[in-house]
Amino acid sequence: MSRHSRSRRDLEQGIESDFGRNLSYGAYLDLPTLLSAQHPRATPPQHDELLFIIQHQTTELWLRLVIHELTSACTLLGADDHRQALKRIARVKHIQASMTEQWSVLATLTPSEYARFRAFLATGSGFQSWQYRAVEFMLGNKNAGMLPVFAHDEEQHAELVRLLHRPSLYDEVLAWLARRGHAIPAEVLERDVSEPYHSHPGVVEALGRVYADPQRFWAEYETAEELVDLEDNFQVWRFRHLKTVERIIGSKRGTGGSSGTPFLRRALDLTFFPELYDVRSAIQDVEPEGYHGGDGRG
Ligand code: HEM
Ligand SMILES: N[C@@H](CC(=O)c1ccccc1NC=O)C(=O)O
Repeated sequence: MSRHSRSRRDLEQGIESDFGRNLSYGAYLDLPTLLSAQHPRATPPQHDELLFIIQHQTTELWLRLVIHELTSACTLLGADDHRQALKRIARVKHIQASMTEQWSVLATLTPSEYARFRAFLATGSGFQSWQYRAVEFMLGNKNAGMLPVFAHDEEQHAELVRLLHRPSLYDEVLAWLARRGHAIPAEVLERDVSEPYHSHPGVVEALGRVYADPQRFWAEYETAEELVDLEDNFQVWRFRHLKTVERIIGSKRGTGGSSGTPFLRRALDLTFFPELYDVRSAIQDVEPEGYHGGDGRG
């Protein structure tokens, strides 16, 4: 018989166990705080409320990291370090994938189970997620109308006002393109960044030149496509939220006071980076060699 048992792993000599003085796992991560922050409210207690709380808390933790990475991406772009900025964006894309995948856990909550504790949420709603709104602002979906929801918390409100008036990731990319010699119109570069961004034909033209010659403008082309990935991922998250909400509350109104799914559906029409989509329609299809016109019907 082998000396090594397959039923029990022997511990090694060096394994630390004196955490009276040494830093432990739980102390480093402040797990006592993290794991004492779940406070179900339903009476009598409902088994599924813990799932609901943890789904939101994990999302908020990931949003915290997204804000950290996007803040850094903006600073790096401002310093013309697009390579490092793209590293940040690559990480955000993986976080988004994880956040989107996580909807399947909440989708195990049936309408009957949710109905047993929904009333205890009162007027609470994800609409009041400060970090979610911060990410939307950082990506460029500026909307001062979102601020009153945060008026009860001076610090959060002030931070959102600050982000509203700061250039978004897209503003930083457009300024970076201009510094690299691309013809970004001055009125775009000097715009009031607290206002919603609208597509500008001059930016579509500038991007058209990038997309017409990716080899020549590889850095610009790659950066642009990374932004499209970010927006695509964001929309998939919104879509999965909408579909999860549909299967759990149907066409009920939201606890935040909105119409519910019609309100959420309208967010799917939004775009952070309008010209990156407009440019796609402007790209000429390449004709096959030896092609002499015709309507394609032979
Ligand atoms: C049972 C699960 C859920 C239901 C039924 C639900 C329902 C809704 C509804 C109806 C709204 C519209 C605002 C309102 O009137 O309340 C909303 C907004 C929102 N929810 Fe949820 N939600 C659920 C889970 C989540 C989770 C897990 C998150 C993650 C943090 C989340 C984040 C948000 C955000 C960020 C908004 C604002 C969206 C926007 O402004 O477009 N929701 N939710
Ligand atoms: N708006 C949801 C309630 C809800 O989902 C919620 C309530 C409190 C804290 C976070 C929530 N999540 C997302 O909106 C509803 O209408 O059922």
